Amino acid sequence: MTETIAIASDHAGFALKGVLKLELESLGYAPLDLGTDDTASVDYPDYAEKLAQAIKAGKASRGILVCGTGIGISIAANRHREIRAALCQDVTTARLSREHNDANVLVLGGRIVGEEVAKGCLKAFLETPFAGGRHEGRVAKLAKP
Ligand SMILES: O=C(CO)[C@H](O)[C@H](O)[C@H](O)COP(=O)(O)O
Repeated sequence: MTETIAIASDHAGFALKGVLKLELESLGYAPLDLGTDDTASVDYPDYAEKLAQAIKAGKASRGILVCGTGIGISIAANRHREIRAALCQDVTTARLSREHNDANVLVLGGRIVGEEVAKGCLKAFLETPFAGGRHEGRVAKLAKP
């Protein structure tokens, strides 16, 4: 079955969101685009919220968020206990966000990373399994109230 991946951005991440949406399709995933839909200025917490709610409701298994730096939108997403959003700037951190942290949201800065690095991060995030083992208990602690 095709895995649905939610994707959202603010205005500063809009262009990279478009690139990543196409890349998701070419890798065989079904993107669920939650906006924004153009470069008009919007507030990144609103899009982090939409994506978190989609994942919590089971509409998507994982998610991708983009703002200018990736910082604001990852802070907002991580306010939800169910979300483990990882701000990544290279393929290594994207891979380790899955192996060690079981990240369920990849965050990228549209004004920080180039398209090819972003595509590499996306592929690593999608294809790397959680390593489990010593990381299990640590990740479980993240979900504690
Ligand atoms: O939250 C951010 C910074 O931590 C994001 O990069 C935003 O996209 C950015 O603040 C938007 O800035 P703008 O000047 O309003 O375009």
